[in-house]
Amino acid sequence: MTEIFTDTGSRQLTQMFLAIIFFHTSEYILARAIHGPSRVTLSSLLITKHYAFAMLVSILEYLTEITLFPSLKQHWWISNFGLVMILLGEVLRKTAIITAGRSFTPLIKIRHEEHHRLVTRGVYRIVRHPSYSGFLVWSVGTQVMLCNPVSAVAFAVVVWKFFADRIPYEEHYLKQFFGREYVEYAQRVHSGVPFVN
Ligand SMILES: C[S@@+](CC[C@H](N)C(=O)[O-])C[C@H]1O[C@@H](n2cnc3c(N)ncnc32)[C@H](O)[C@@H]1O
Repeated sequence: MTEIFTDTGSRQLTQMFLAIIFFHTSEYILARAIHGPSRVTLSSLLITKHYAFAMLVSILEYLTEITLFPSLKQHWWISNFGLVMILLGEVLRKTAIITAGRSFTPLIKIRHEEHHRLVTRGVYRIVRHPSYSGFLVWSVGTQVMLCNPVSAVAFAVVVWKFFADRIPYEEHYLKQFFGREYVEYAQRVHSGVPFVN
């Protein structure tokens, strides 16, 4: 267990905790700033039971591997690449939230509200679902940074599947709200999630 208290263990675990704390705190602050304090609850922190379980399992993988195979965690170019993924994913997601403003609601809207405008500018000009691309890169990046092979693959598969199911559902309503304008936008711009058109 002493491996955990080496420079490698403390650096990677500290980076992981800072990444998680920064991600959720900034989500919460942004949501309050955009939608107003009364409309934002703690569930806006996006911490679900499944998410907490996955993060916990990934920490257990890390602790097991750093104890049994400490050299696995010393691949610094992999770990630093993961750190870059965390930063890029974070920037992409937060840029998407700020760009979409009030149109960005944590829950998918199934009824059109007056303030809901179709956003196709900024990062939405590059991909249709930048906050999902950002979260995919951020979450897999946390595991690459920890040099966690099992969780890196598991996070990629589970998060990808989650968005691959969610995007058609979300877009069904976006097509109802914005009609031809959304259909043309979807033909022009990729979803931003691999293998999801
Ligand atoms: C959690 S946000 C995610 C937005 C988008 N999928 C993304 O990844 O950036 C979900 C809400 O955003 C709305 N939304 C998604 N794309 C939009 C767009 N291009 N313009 C306006 N609203 C959008 C949906 O109607 C839904 O209620």
